[in-house]
Amino acid sequence: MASDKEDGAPKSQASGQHHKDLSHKSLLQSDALYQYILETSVYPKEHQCLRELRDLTERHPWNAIAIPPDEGQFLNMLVKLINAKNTIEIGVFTGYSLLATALALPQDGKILALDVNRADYELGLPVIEKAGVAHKIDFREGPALPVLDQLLTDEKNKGAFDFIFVDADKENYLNYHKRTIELVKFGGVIAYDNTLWNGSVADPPEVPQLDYIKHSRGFVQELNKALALDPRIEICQLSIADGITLCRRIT
Ligand SMILES: C[S@@+](CC[C@H](N)C(=O)[O-])C[C@H]1O[C@@H](n2cnc3c(N)ncnc32)[C@H](O)[C@@H]1O
Repeated sequence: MASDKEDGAPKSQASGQHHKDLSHKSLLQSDALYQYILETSVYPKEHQCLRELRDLTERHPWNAIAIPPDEGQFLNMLVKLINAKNTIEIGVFTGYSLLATALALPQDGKILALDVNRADYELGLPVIEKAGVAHKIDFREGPALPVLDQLLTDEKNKGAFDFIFVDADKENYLNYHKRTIELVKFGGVIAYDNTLWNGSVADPPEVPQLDYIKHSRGFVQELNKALALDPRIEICQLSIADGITLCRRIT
């Protein structure tokens, strides 16, 4: 590590460069440090079926949109720490975050899993079945917003959920928040994924961005501002993976 330092700061920071050349999603300062975390603390504890699902997802052309395994480990721990039982996931893809959550729930725990694409969910489903947790999952194919609206027409669903994980279309994050805040119980947690959006949220406008990053950057920035001003929640911005914002409902 000493050779990477200059006046106490990594060379690339000292020269004002950004860290966009790393091969992983994390905002950590080096690939080596991220590998260290994975190899020391994540892979040895990763459930065999999560590992299998990760390997299977690797072959998907969009594999990079799945949450990374350190985030899966975090979600699994969080769900256990808050004793979540009734949950929602918005944005399933092949199911890595879904399986990490399902494994953490009690036998009678539930996940309402929403995604526009059933085919990707069905790719991972055999592994979820093998893990013995498919009975906890109620998958609904289609846009998530109408499903959330439908839930809200029934008073018994208001405040009925312990945990909601949002990892879908960034354009709708604020629309999701309008609904999730009513669905989560007092003291319950909503987790928004990708709230640092490849680090781009802090970039000045003139910094060139990949098209998909540019497309959603403003929506993520708006979400971050809105969450910070929302008196109904306490928040915690975590800088693991691509950034996760935890919101704990207080009123
Ligand atoms: C980042 S991926 C989810 C990754 C997943 N959490 C994992 O761990 O692998 C985003 C998912 O959101 C889904 N999606 C996009 N727009 C959506 C919408 N309006 N409603 C529901 N799902 C949507 C996409 O089909 C995609 O599978």
